[in-house]
Amino acid sequence: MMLNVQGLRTGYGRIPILNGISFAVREGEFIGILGHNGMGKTTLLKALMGFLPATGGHVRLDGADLTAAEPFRRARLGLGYVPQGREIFPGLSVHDNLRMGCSKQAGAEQDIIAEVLEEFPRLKRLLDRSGGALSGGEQQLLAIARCLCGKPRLILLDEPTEGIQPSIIDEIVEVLLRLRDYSGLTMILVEQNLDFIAALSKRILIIQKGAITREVQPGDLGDPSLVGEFIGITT
Ligand SMILES: Nc1ncnc2c1ncn2[C@@H]1O[C@H](COP(=O)(O)OP(=O)(O)OP(=O)(O)O)[C@@H](O)[C@H]1O
Repeated sequence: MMLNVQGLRTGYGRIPILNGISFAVREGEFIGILGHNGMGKTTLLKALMGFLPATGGHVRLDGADLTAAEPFRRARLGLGYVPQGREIFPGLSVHDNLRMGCSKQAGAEQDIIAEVLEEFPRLKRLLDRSGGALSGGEQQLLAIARCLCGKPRLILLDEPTEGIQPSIIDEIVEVLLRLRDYSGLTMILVEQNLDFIAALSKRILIIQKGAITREVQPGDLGDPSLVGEFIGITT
């Protein structure tokens, strides 16, 4: 297993949010984590990146225990993060946003950006525009592209469809499918958009109140009773 999470606990101050999360991800796998608002999806990704300290359990990457590792060390070992709300730099151009993502390999910056942009024709046309002047969907594409500039091996994606118009959601699906099928990248997607998560994930974990309660296959999400019972949202 590439990533092994065992009994992970964390929270904010003294408020526990993750109550012992366990799952494992194989290299090259695309897994979805589905849960509705407030179930702990963002908290889980922040804990995996080291932005929130674990209060219990373990996180192992390629067998190495990263439970107490600083975020920069996790990034150096290949963890990439596309945060909820994108967090691009609104005052910087698209090109400069991508340069910020390259900080690890300063020397090869232009080559890395050119290579990443091959997957993002829409961004190629927007390189001089400031990040803040992009649409939400374009910002999301930029956030994914910027993450790729850091040459991650495992990417954590936090609700990439949030607040984004359907036509560009389709484009995000296409980009992620190509990455899934041709790049060898490992990806963990947290979402509450059923169609999006089903289109991309090979298997789906359901998160409820800070715990993984069930694993389902993408096809199972067509069953409204299962969806209603385990996820608490209606299709
Ligand atoms: N900084 C914080 N301080 C205290 N509680 C927080 C903080 N951030 C989140 N929480 C709480 O932790 C719980 C889980 O939040 P989290 O953001 O992980 O959920 P989520 O599943 O990602 O939901 P959403 O889809 O709304 O982002 C919620 O009850 C939330 O109110």
